[in-house]
Formats: sequence, structure tokens, C-alpha cells
Amino acid sequence: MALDEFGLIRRYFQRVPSAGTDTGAGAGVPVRLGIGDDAALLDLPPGESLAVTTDTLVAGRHFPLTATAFDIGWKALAVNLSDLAAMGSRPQGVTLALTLPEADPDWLAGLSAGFFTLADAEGVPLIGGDTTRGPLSLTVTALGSVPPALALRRDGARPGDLICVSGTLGDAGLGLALALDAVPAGVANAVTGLSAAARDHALARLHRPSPRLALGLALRGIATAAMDVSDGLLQDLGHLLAASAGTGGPLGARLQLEHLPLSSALTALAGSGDAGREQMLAWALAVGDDYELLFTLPPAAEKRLPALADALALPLACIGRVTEAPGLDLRWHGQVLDVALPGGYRHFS
Ligand SMILES: Nc1ncnc2c1ncn2[C@@H]1O[C@H](COP(=O)(O)OP(=O)(O)O)[C@@H](O)[C@H]1O
Ligand SMILES: Cc1ncc(C[n+]2csc(CCOP(=O)(O)OP(=O)(O)O)c2C)c(N)n1
Ligand SMILES: [Mg+2]
Repeated sequence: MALDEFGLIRRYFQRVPSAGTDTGAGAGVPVRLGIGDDAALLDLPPGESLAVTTDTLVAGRHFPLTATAFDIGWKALAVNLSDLAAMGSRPQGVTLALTLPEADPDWLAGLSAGFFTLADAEGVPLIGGDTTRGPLSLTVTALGSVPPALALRRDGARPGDLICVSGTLGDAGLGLALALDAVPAGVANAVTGLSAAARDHALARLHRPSPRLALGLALRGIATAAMDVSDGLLQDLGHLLAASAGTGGPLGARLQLEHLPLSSALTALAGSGDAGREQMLAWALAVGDDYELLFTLPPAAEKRLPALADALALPLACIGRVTEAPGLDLRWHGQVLDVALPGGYRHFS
């Protein structure tokens, strides 16, 4: 039987309510009313604010046309949960607005599997959405909660704070070059020399980013500012510093780029001559799609990072400091960086 709009929603997105709840969202999840009415109803924990964020993924713009349905479903959710993580908020529910050229059952099954694999791992219910016909795009709205005084905002960084980042940077940049078959000629040999496992890791980082939700919660009350890295570390750090500018005028940063946290693939590239180092820096600093957390810490909090990294099984690296002097002072082993870097990802540029 042909799959119409409502059949499609029921088959791939509406979960069967489980006994004892009126939504099927599961015990302890504050959804009063989920999919099926004109709007969902959510109860927030007392004293907490609603954190709301939305991001769209457009085919050919946010993911290669060769991406699998599973990866597209995963990524649409992951990039939105990453924004909730960056606010130090706990996800409470998400909506999915889906525009599809056609209702292909195999493709929809893959999309739904990718979306719910991550949603279930993070305990996040899908509480509504919209389904329309048109060029492929997905818009997720993620709803979270956080006590307002503990929210990790972009505007709290102060001169002297440490600038830190989770995980590793630049893998998605390498993954995108691999996925688009667009590895720059200067590093083609170095990239060909990577193991199949290293290349698969880079592709997985592009297609299936991990929202750093546990880190966001752990940084409540510790970080002075935070955001996630979607457009490239340098561009996003610029946004954080601009938001944190006080009456004293704009802030800046000094970064020691030899401390950038890199995967073994990017480390190998950095060691493969000047072209390799320059491409590593471009991927790690200026391409984006990393979905790691960038955060600032008062210097006294630095000693807490190793235990936090151990507890979360997630590398946490400090790569520089916030400065009163505006602008970015980029250093490589103490020397001013002599590499011209792209400006990060920008629509319409
Ligand atoms: N069309 C829009 N209307 C209103 N606010 C928007 C619009 N587009 C983006 N914003 C807001 O501008 C800010 C920056 O957006 P963006 O760079 O997309 O953030 P992020 O990287 O966290 O997704 C966010 O606060 C976002 O909510
Ligand atoms: C086919 C394809 N081309 C390019 C990219 C790289 N890319 C596209 S959007 C983007 C930045 C993040 O997207 P944006 O819409 O700016 O998200 P936001 O900053 O709002 O979270 C990047 C790095 C990609 N992932 N796939
Ligand atoms: Mg956005």
C-alpha cells in the first residue's frame, strides 16, 4: 500500500505508547502529550528554564548526497543536541520537520533508525514534527531544561580564562574531503597513506557527530562560557569573544596551536611537511562540523580537568587564554603562525 503522510508518520516516527504513560516517552520523561495532537505538552523541572534551539540540514549543503539515510537521521538530531549540550541543558524532547522528495520505505526506515539510535542512547523523546513533500531537508528543534543561573552562555569569558576544547578537531574536515573526493593535491599522498581505520574514523566523525551532553552538564558552575564548534574553531571562538566583550571593549585570545587536540590521522598529517601542517590547521581550525564543546575556565579550575576527562572518557585540552588585547594571536611552538587560514563556514559567502 502506498505510504501517505499519516501512514509514514505512524510507521516511522510515532512510537507505541507504553503502559503507565500517556505518551510512550517512558518513565521519568516529562512529556504530558506527545505525537498526534496539534502541539505536544512538556512539563519542565521546577525552577528550570526552557532551552530552545533549532538547526536545519539541507541535502548537498550539510551532508553529501551520498550520505546514508541512517547518517542523515543521526546527524540532524546530533547537531541540535550539541547546541543543548553547549548550554549545559538537559534534553527533554525534540521535534522533527521533514521535507522529502518521495516516501521511499527503505530510506525512511534508515532515517528513522539513525535518528532513534541516538535519541534512545540519550533518552530523548520525539514529541512532534511536520512532514512535507519537497527537496530533502530536515529541521530539528530541541528542547532542554537548565536552571537559569547554571546555563553555559557565550558571554561569560574573562581575560585570563583558559580556552579549552573537548575531543579532537579537524576529523570531520578530513572526512568531508574524503566524502566529496576533494582531498587537496598537496596532501593527497599523506592521506592515501592513512590506514583504512583512520579514514573510516574521519568519515564517522563527519556523519555521526557525538553531542557532548554529559560534558555540558559537568561544566555547569565551572565554565565561564561555552559553545559548540560547528563553523570552525576560530570563527566560533570569535563569536564567543564578541559575546563576552564587556565595557572594557572587545576581548582577544592567544592560542598555542601545538596543543590542539588531534586524532592520530591529523597528527600524522601535521608531521608530513609544511603542506600537511597547513592542511591540518585548516581542517582543525577553519572547516567546522566538529561538534565539540569550546569552553572557558577560570585558571583555578584547570586542575579539575584531568579528573573530568577521566570520568567522561573524553579528552579535554586547554589551548590558550582569553586576552584583554583584541584579536587572535595564533602561535605554533611560540612563533607567530605564518599560515593564512580560511575564515570558517559561512552560508552566503
Ligand atoms: N532566521 C533566524 N531568526 C531568528 N534568529 C535566528 C535566525 N537564524 C539564526 N538565529 C539565531 O542567531 C544565533 C546564531 O545562529 P547560529 O549561528 O545558527 O547558531 P548555532 O551555531 O548555535 O546553531 C542563534 O541565537 C540563533 O537562534
Ligand atoms: C556536502 C557538504 N558540504 C559542506 C559541508 C560542511 N558544512 C556545511 S554546513 C557547516 C557548518 C554548520 O552548519 P550551520 O548551518 O552553519 O550550522 P550552525 O552553525 O547553525 O549550527 C559545515 C562545516 C558539509 N557538511 N557537507
Ligand atoms: Mg544554527
